[in-house]
Amino acid sequence: MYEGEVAAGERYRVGYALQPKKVETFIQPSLLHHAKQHAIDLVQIDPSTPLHQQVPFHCIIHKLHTQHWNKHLKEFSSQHPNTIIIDPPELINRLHNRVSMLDAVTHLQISLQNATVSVPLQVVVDQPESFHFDKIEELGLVFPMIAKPLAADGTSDSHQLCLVLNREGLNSFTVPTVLQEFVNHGGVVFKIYVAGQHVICVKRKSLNDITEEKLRTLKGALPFSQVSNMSVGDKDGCCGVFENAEMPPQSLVEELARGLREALGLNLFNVDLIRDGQDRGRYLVIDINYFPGYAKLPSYEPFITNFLLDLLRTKIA
Ligand SMILES: Nc1ncnc2c1ncn2[C@@H]1O[C@H](COP(=O)(O)OP(=O)(O)OP(=O)(O)O)[C@@H](O)[C@H]1O
Ligand SMILES: O=P(O)(O)O[C@H]1[C@H](OP(=O)(O)O)[C@@H](OP(=O)(O)O)[C@@H](O)[C@@H](O)[C@@H]1OP(=O)(O)O
Ligand SMILES: [Mg+2]
Ligand SMILES: [Mg+2]
Repeated sequence: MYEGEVAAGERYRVGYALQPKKVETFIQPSLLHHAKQHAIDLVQIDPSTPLHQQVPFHCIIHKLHTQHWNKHLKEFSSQHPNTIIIDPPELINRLHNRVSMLDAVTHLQISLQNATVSVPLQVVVDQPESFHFDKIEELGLVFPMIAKPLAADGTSDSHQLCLVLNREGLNSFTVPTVLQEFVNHGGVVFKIYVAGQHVICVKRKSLNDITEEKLRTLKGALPFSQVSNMSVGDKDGCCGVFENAEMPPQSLVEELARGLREALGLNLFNVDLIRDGQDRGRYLVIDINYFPGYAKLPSYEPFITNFLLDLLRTKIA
């Protein structure tokens, strides 16, 4: 029997290579147990030991950011073509830049049930001295804007964002940065979690709307970080608004997930989607994350296990 093949009654070995913090949150005993009951043994990979010394693997899942790991994985994959690699590092890289991540959405052209999906207007600021306010105005960008580090590479710096409220605030961020249109969306972000063909959409707390009045009183820039990880009660007011926020149509969620999965060539990611408060048919993708926090989902254990089973049964059969 060649590596990768499984006979009736045998088990699948799935290796995972993750940072210690991710192992703690994602590899819960409940996931290990559920997978085990469905013939999958999740096995921790030591990235500092050659992979060929840790075989066999039917599949490898991973989220490590070093070039060394990517090289290691590529070499292993060429020598063990029957091991399924989820996902190829060169395709994951596209999500490590806030321009290329959203490019995939721009090409999708999703329009369903009177709703459209697009991305906010944005411009890259790469050198402070070349940065002219006129360039922003020409593009039609107006205050408030949101400044996001161009790199979305998993570092805590890459999550240091700021609201830019007026011209003064344009001096408050380091380059390279993406300056993005801030769209009022009622303080709710929809997070669409994708694992192959499996898709779940949940809502989370987001930044509150910036009213005309707030914009008149606030000046400069307001830094913030990872707001959607806050619990609903952490931000000012509007709990009822959050509870009552209508979910996007399921057909839109599924079409967006399918389209992005194909366009990106990836299996494990989530999409942050907001709905324009002024135009309820206008949805915008603001962020795409590789291998997000699936453990925050209800019943993430069958979600992940079923994804792995689909993959292993299809590719190995
Ligand atoms: N264009 C926008 N208009 C309005 N609000 C936005 C916009 N972009 C981002 N936000 C708000 O800022 C939050 C963080 O933005 P974003 O998701 O891009 O950052 P991130 O650091 O990549 O987050 P994550 O932890 O999801 O990776 C969003 O959840 C949303 O509340
Ligand atoms: O995987 P990491 O630990 O690094 O953290 C990811 C985090 O998942 P966690 O909940 O497991 O922390 C994700 O949360 P949700 O979107 O699911 O809310 C999201 O914030 C990603 O952007 C983070 O990835 P990064 O952008 O930093 O690479
Ligand atoms: Mg986000
Ligand atoms: Mg992100």
